[in-house]
Amino acid sequence: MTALLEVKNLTRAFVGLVAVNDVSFSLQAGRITALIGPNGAGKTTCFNLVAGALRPTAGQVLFEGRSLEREPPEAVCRMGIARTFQIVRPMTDMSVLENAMVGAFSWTTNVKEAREKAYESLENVGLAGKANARTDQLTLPDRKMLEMAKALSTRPKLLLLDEVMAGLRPTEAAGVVGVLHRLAEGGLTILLVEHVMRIVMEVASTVVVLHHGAKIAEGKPSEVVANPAVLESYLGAGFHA
Ligand SMILES: Nc1ncnc2c1ncn2[C@@H]1O[C@H](COP(=O)(O)OP(=O)(O)OP(=O)(O)O)[C@@H](O)[C@H]1O
Repeated sequence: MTALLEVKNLTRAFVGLVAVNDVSFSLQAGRITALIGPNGAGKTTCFNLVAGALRPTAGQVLFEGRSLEREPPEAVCRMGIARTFQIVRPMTDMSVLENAMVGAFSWTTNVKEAREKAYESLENVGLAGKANARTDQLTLPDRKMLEMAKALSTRPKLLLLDEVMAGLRPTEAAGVVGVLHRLAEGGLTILLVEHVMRIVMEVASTVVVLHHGAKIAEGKPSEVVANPAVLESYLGAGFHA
């Protein structure tokens, strides 16, 4: 199976703390992988290293075999990696469609082309019917979908999603899970940071677990939730399954 992204011995130290410590994993093309772990485990730092927002202290990130850990975020985006942020901030003086077009301007200056791509991205997340709406009229789930459409407009091969389900009701989260499955069926590779285990079980084919910056487990969701080291990391020392 082809690995689209390979993270090799990735390490990031801050003063007095190693936030990501010698972590290695790979992402298979067209699969959904979840990065999980208790608070402070190093998930966001790992994410930022892959997205080019942080430089590693050591280790490598290879995307389609090309080293990207020294590339700036805009170059990483042009290589085919897009991300969403946990806090959604649409531009409120622009329509939904215009917001989604912003992503397309990373690869084209042609407004018609950008509009077409943005509309397609909105269709992919089920938001095309609200293309002309103002963003302040959107519900939270719709704002999350717009964030995803913006990322899709950059034409990514890999989509990084940071807690995209946070704050959503179970029925709303189920809608997002459906969108993610459709995108993966279309060939998109997805890496998501997610706290809610039930969602991880539904959406991911592989789970990577971090604890105190180190990878403590990797495997299918059903394997990972039964792993004693994972249970202990979430529930504290002394827990026995
Ligand atoms: N810029 C920074 N400077 C110093 N320490 C940092 C910095 N960024 C993160 N850390 C520390 O690195 C560790 C890992 O943080 P990180 O945000 O990656 O964890 P996380 O798994 O995403 O946590 P959460 O689930 O709470 O968002 C934490 O102890 C955090 O305080």
